[in-house]
Amino acid sequence: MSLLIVDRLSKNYSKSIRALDNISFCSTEGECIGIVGESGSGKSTLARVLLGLEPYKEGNITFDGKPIAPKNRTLLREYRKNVQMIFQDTTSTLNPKLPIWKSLLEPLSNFKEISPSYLGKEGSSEREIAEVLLEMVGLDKHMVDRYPGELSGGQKQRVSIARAISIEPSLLVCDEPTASLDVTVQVQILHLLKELQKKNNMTILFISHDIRAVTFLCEKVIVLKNGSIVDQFGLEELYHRERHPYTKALIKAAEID
Ligand SMILES: Nc1ncnc2c1ncn2[C@@H]1O[C@H](COP(=O)(O)OP(=O)(O)OP(=O)(O)O)[C@@H](O)[C@H]1O
Repeated sequence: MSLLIVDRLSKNYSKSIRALDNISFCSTEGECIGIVGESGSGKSTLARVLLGLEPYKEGNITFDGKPIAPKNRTLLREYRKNVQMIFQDTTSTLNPKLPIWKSLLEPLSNFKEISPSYLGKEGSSEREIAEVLLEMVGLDKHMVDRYPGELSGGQKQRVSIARAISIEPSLLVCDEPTASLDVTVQVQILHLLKELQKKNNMTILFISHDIRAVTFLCEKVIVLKNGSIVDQFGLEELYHRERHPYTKALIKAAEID
């Protein structure tokens, strides 16, 4: 059964700016979908709409059979228990004044009713929970007392990932999570996401301008151009002749052909 269904979604910022135009796709549980496109193609708008951060007037989005309705606070809160996000810019997502352990625990303190499976039956202290989370993303547990400014870009992104998976979401939306990292660190983060996705059976929506990253991680690829889907295919069809010329150009530019 489909977990996320996006049906004829369109969004205008003004009469002349149509950021999304008639977008339709769906994803099943545990699937990793890549959304690739150049700057201005509508990727971040799509991410924000899917997270319920921005309203939309045209089309429908349902998650697990229920509509994503930004104005309905009850529905939105229920949805947010199942969806988490990771962004490119960790400096704006991790509060520089908070030690890492406090940032890590934000989602769990918002949703106290969630009891994650990675914790034992006996009560753990907040610090112990943070340590477990750090270890889940390959960081030393002693980092709990550090501040974001004392971590590298890759370490900060790992902390963001740990925080996102803390409530064991069924959907993780990643908006350019590797864009500001060195190439070797990018690869490590992609490997980490792949490992966590398999382990937790999460659906990942991976948004990137980098078709290499998308094809490494995702089994389904959606190509966005000027707010429209111009191509949509399974990874095994990447080199098929019927690929859209724009997809072919992205592949050529990335030199993965
Ligand atoms: N808040 C906004 N108000 C008005 N126009 C916007 C707003 N946000 C985005 N846009 C416009 O919508 C279109 C899609 O932008 P969006 O940021 O979604 O693209 P993107 O693919 O994520 O680009 P980038 O990779 O550069 O962030 C662009 O034409 C952009 O200028």
